Amino acid sequence: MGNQTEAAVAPTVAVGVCLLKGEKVLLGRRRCSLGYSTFSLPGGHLELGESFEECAARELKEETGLDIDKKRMEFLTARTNELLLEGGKPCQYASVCMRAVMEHGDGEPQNVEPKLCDGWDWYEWDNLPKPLFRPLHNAVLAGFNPFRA
Ligand SMILES: Nc1nc2c([nH]c(=O)n2[C@H]2C[C@H](O)[C@@H](COP(=O)(O)OP(=O)(O)OP(=O)(O)O)O2)c(=O)[nH]1
Repeated sequence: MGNQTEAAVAPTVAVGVCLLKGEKVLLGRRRCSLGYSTFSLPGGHLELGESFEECAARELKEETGLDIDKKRMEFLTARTNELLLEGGKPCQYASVCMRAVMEHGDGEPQNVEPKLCDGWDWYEWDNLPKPLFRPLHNAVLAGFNPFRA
């Protein structure tokens, strides 16, 4: 999660990571201006030369401290393409969703960036917290479910 002042004017590519543990998914409440106070998947911008899997693993590590190998990142069918206006200047994100399943020994997520996130917690998909970050909100409305995808 980052500072929206860095957002490009042109659309950018983002990756959201659905980290699953049993019946639950990991979400954190955002503290950055874009989507302030909404619940979001860990994720972020694709960097130059990076694969989607590398981006997912890197963002997860940066935001939660969890070391999940990029080989464990699976593609999900969901993708979003959102124009977000509330962060000070318009920005558009085309995003893909990846999934990883927690395994024994992975440890627990830490709030590595407390200025950007209130903390991480596990939520049942059928009982998600509100409000959700808009890209996730719209994906859910469209029927996205990382447990079935
Ligand atoms: N965290 C997250 N961001 C998403 C998702 N879908 C989506 O379009 N985005 C977009 C909007 C966010 O402002 C943008 C970057 O994510 P972020 O704001 O949480 O992450 P970040 O600044 O740490 O990214 P970065 O600069 O470190 O690359 O990605 C999603 O599911 N989760």
